[in-house]
Amino acid sequence: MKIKTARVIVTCPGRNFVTLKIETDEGVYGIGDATLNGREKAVASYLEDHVAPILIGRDARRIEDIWQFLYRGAYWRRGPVTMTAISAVDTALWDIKAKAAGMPLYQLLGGASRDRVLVYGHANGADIEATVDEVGRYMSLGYKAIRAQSGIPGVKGAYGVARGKMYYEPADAAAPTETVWDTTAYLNFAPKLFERLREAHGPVIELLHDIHHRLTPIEAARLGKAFEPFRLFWMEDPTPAENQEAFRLIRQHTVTPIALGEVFNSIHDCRTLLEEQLIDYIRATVAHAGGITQLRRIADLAGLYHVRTGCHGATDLSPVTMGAALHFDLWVPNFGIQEYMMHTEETDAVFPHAYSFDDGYLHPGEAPGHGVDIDEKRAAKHPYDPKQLPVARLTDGSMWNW
Ligand SMILES: O=C(O)[C@@H](O)[C@@H](O)[C@H](O)[C@H](O)CO
Ligand SMILES: [Mg+2]
Repeated sequence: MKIKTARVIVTCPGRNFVTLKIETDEGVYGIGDATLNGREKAVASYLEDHVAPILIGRDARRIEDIWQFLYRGAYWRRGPVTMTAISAVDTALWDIKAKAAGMPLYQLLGGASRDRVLVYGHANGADIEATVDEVGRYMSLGYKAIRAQSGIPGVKGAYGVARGKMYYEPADAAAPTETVWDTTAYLNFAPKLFERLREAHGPVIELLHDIHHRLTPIEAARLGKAFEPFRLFWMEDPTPAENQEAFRLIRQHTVTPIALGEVFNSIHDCRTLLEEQLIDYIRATVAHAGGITQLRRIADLAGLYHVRTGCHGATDLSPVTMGAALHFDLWVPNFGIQEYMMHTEETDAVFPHAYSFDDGYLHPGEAPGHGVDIDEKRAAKHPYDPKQLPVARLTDGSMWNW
């Protein structure tokens, strides 16, 4: 089964997505997500200019060999652009292999380890009471786990709060929107949000929170401690993770579980974190962490250290990633939770998919492959629209981590 064509499709049904479609000489095709929010064209070029020409004629069944060929063969290993491109190829090839076998991808991975996939939704509000109401609304929709983010008094453009729309879409302008970050205001505020959420919604609902890399390790340790009475499912990305050892300090001070890794693209990004049991959930996902091939290695390493998966699933990952991730989630033995932000109707129309939501859980469906397709005619109606992620500055004007 030889690769005949490898084409990149860039479309913007409300937000930008980059998709790789690989066709074989036997008529079976597969698709992979190559979206890197705010840097889409870099991956599109990497694939079109450097990867597609060297894929033609290769045996599509040799997924592992093609992964190694692209990883070792680039010489310049790792990095988000390279690894997103490799992820797209890998996802498309797994799609092809499962379609050729006439099986849903999870069967090929080893079969279902559970009946359905627990997901968490995103509730956010301009202030505490609006966030309390939003969490209540998600509960009434059946969600068992909910991420809560709130506007902070005196902080302009706090992370995770939608501007009047249902979906939080941070990449909102061709030049980055400048937001202001006030650590003191946040640290004083965040425990109050969770105290009020527990008071309003009781002890059972799982509550999650994303700090989005904003704190220093010692600040994160203090916040984790302050959160303890409110039993969070996790606090996410408390501090940037280039320095994996920094998490030792956070770990010494708090039992609030830690989730990390949506920006990771390599197993090496999380080796110390896993081996020293410095985190509880690993958020690497199919689109940015080397596809199914590397993600299952990361999950296996994590499993040795009681770390469970919590794949990234924001709307800047296309339905193709969501579909592939759900097959992975249904199989992976040390599954924890899956992030789920609904895509818009326009996006769902461009990417018809077999997965479905019911009562707080998702299921990938039984269609052969990963169960997600692309409607190229519809995709062509939505041209690329340049958008970048915001940046953050401290109150004195210094650049900070968005
Ligand atoms: O946990 C999350 O979903 C976020 O951290 C993401 O929405 C992140 O901000 C985006 O993926 C950035 O593109
Ligand atoms: Mg996050």
